[in-house]
Amino acid sequence: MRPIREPRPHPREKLKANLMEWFHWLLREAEIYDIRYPVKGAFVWMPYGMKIRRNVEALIRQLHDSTGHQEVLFPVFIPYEFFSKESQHIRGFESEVFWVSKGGEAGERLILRPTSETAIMPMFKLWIKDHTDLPLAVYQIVSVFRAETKMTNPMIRVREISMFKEAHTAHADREDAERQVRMAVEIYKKIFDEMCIPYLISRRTEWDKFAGAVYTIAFDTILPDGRTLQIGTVHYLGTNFSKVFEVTYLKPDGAHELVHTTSYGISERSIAAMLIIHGDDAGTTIPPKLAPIQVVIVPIVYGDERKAVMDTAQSVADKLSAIGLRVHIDAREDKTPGWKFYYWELKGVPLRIEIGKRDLEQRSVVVTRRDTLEKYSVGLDELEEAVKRIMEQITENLRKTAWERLRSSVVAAGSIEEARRALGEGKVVEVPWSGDNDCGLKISEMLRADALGTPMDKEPDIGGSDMRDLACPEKRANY
Ligand SMILES: Nc1ncnc2c1ncn2[C@@H]1O[C@H](COS(=O)(=O)NC(=O)[C@@H](N)CS)[C@@H](O)[C@H]1O
Repeated sequence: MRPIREPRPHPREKLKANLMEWFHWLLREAEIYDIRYPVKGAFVWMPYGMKIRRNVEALIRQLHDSTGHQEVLFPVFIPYEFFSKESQHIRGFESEVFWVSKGGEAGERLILRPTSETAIMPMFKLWIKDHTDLPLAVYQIVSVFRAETKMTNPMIRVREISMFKEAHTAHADREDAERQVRMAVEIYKKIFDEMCIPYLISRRTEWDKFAGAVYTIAFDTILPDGRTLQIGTVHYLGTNFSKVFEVTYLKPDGAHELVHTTSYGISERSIAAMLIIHGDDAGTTIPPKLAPIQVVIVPIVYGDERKAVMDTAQSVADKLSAIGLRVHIDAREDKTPGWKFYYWELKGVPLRIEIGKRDLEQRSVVVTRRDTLEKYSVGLDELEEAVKRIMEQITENLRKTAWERLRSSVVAAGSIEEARRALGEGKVVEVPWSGDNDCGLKISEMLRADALGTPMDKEPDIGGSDMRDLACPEKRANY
């Protein structure tokens, strides 16, 4: 099927000139999210945004429910005495917790969960008796609360994280816990692949891992302004939490053993990444699988043929709904077609169908893709097949374009000088690193850049080389 108009995507100049200004414009103008709520770091999900969020939650639930996870719901309150049991955890979160100032039992101090390891473990202790109770995998999608000390940013860095999916699992030993870690990484790859978000997977450095973890594996994407954004994390917690909460299980040989636990989280920040990465100066493109409206029909009506056009629009809508597509006819009489094109492109609807008098005569319609703006003339009797095929092409194109941009944002550097130049160009730089902490910190300081960690798709060159011109203290592998 040859397009009747060649690809001519919208520019991304405004988006590149000031990414956050563009993002807040999108959230407001596309009626996704209202950032005017009068509490710092807390924001309102509007109806259209809620529909996007529900599609993302459905994807997250489907991928967790189909891999042995059970959905649960824990209280938001955590007794401070539980929260403060694990020393690294408390050190990492103490400054960020919200306290309940009234309402706890006399003398009992309650906090609002910033994450739920210390709420879950006391119940795991009651639920887990012997090895037949393992592995145990639960998750919840809830609000968690972090009095972020850094600048808050709508949907990206909020103080009420209201779409926080946290999974918590318990295992008989490290080997089984690390099997779960690998499964969690695969689940996150699938989630981000469906959202057409590209990612780097790194094992975080020792100094940047989750408070209380043995190690942290993080998914980072790269935004159009070159900054990286952590969009998901998987933690192997070892026995750090089970030890202080005394969560043990009875082994077949009669001995009691501490369980090994993991936790992994994703939040509404992933939706922000999806909206931004597929954004342009006219709005954004929502990947079809997650779009609240996948096809919008705009009738082009002048004068007396309104009824004929509207009847055809309705029959087209019925045919596409019948194959499971989410379709909407914009029949507003007080808006021009051009106004409607602008409105739905802003909201990221992946496909638009225009139906006018001329189309009736030719028994065809004009289909426009939101990502490339290519137009196709499609016969009414081949519509379903054509629309499905174009939808797949849009998904593929969004994913491919985003991955190409990410790959072109990462460069290798063998020396401090090369790394400095690449960072100056807004790139993410891969440098050889022996894995030695002091050395890593020194590289980070010298380059004034945060370390993402060791790429997971490459074996860490433990004890290997550092950058040529970097005098490092004695080398020691610290994995
Ligand atoms: N203030 C925030 N606003 C929005 N999303 C956030 C915020 N803080 C963290 N996130 C997202 O939530 C994910 C999980 O958070 S976390 O702290 O890394 N990990 C945990 O809390 C673990 N208990 C796993 S659930 C992060 O990867 C990040 O994408």
